[in-house]
Amino acid sequence: MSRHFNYLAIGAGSGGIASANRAAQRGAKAAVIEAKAVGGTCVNVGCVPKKVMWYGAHIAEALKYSPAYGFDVTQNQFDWATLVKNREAYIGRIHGSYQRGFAANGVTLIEGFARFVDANTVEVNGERITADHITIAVGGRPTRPDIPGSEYGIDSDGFFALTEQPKKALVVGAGYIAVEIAGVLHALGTDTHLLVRKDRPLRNFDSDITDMLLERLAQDKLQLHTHTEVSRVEKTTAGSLTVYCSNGTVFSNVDCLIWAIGREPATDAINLAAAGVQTDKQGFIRTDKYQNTNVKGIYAVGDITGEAQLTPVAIKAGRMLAERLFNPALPDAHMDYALIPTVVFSHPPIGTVGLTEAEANAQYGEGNVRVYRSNFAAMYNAITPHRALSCFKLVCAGANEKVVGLHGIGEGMDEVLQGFAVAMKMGATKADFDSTVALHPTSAEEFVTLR
Ligand SMILES: Cc1cc2nc3c(=O)[nH]c(=O)nc-3n(C[C@H](O)[C@H](O)[C@H](O)COP(=O)(O)OP(=O)(O)OC[C@H]3O[C@@H](n4cnc5c(N)ncnc54)[C@H](O)[C@@H]3O)c2cc1C
Ligand SMILES: NC(=O)c1ccc[n+]([C@@H]2O[C@H](COP(=O)([O-])OP(=O)(O)OC[C@H]3O[C@@H](n4cnc5c(N)ncnc54)[C@H](O)[C@@H]3O)[C@@H](O)[C@H]2O)c1
Repeated sequence: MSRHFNYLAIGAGSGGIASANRAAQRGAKAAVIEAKAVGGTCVNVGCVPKKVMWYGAHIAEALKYSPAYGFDVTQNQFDWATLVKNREAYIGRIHGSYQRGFAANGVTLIEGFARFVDANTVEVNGERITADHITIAVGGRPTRPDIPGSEYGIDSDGFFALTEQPKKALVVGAGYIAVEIAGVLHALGTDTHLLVRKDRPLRNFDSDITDMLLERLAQDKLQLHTHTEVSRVEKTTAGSLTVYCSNGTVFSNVDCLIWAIGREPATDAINLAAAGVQTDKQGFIRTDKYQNTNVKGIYAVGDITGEAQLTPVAIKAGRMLAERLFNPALPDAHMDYALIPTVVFSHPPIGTVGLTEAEANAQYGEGNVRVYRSNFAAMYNAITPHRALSCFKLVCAGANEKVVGLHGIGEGMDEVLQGFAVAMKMGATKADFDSTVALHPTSAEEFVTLR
């Protein structure tokens, strides 16, 4: 058996789905191959379940603030299983909407694991499928450390598979996933420890923002262990874990150890050699700005390219590629990787777009950079005994003070960021920000009233 398509995406995650749908909308006979669940990392073990858990944590925080707002709430218990059940039902509904989208657009979904046979052919479940254009959108998987006992830990996929709330959790890592998972567990009542190898998590973020993150973590009593690297893990006969660190720290009675130390590309098993597609040393498929690989007719989008590993980036790169291939009106369509906004769903969330202060100083020279910053107490918790500070910051460059970086940590920052990212994409200056009337009372107004 064999089938032929104009466009074939390997992997039905953010990038593969978006590109196949757009290709079909532009008249191509399109298909997408998926080995696991439709929606990929984002929908099944990433953004979506993470954000649901974050909302759960948000409600726990609101309950903490509720007495100051006059509520006399008796909280009997938090049922992890209920949250997980409702989260998974929601994900099930998203699967359904993807299936309906494929049907409406005429995209064929092929279930199975794809391997290249040659540059135009892949094999799935014994069937050979050929295509004029093939996009590799296979994403990545969590990395595990190569230390004794690492198998006793779980990763972010395992976190979303937990059916019971851990009592004592160690989260290892300093990136987005570590900060987000540790924050959720802590807010929901798990005895949570975040272990980082250096002096702080999110070290490539603007240091004023991470300073405030450290302050908020300390205020919330999330136990951060800096300069702490796990060297060995043992399992006791009772089933709990003992975690040994190279600085001598030992954690005992741990019932959940979570590795959040990065993600690696899933290119090793798809027989890239048969197609002649090259990877870098880590296995990422580097592309040009049009998502072209080194082989004509084979493209790569999303996490597998090693570019900003975010769902909207995979989606946009996929859609732009499909436009370029199948829309004669857009022969130059490509993803613009400049000024990508991103949010870390910490507590409170962090939002960032553009250059950090340090990056701006390096790029423009210190004398050409001006920074505006506000540390303020948001009204939401200012009336409670849990008064806490937010930090919003603008990094401006040049004589006209073009806004080249915008960073914030504070309640609502996740929703605040998008509109400001539009302004920056349009080249807004500090004067443009100042000429905009503030929205009061909000946290966002800080950005247009900075002195
Ligand atoms: C815990 C976590 C939280 C995250 N939170 C956010 C967030 O809040 N915001 C955000 O923007 N991003 C977030 N991300 C990142 C986001 O999920 C990824 O950037 C995005 O999913 C990448 O999309 P993709 O299409 O490149 O790959 P994926 O979504 O990983 O999809 C790849 C698909 O390919 C399939 N596949 C692999 N090999 C084959 C094969 N040989 N044959 C067939 N199918 C195959 C896989 O099963 C998978 O379904 C998060 C990631 C994680 C892990
Ligand atoms: N909110 C979001 O948009 C969001 C959320 C989650 C993930 N993501 C995406 O997924 C990507 C992967 O996230 P991530 O957090 O897994 O990776 P990451 O690359 O952001 O962070 C991994 C961290 O682990 C540390 N580390 C590496 N090896 C270690 C070891 N042996 N011991 C201790 N620490 C170690 C690294 O120093 C690094 O700080 C992110 O870069 C991001 O693009 C986005």
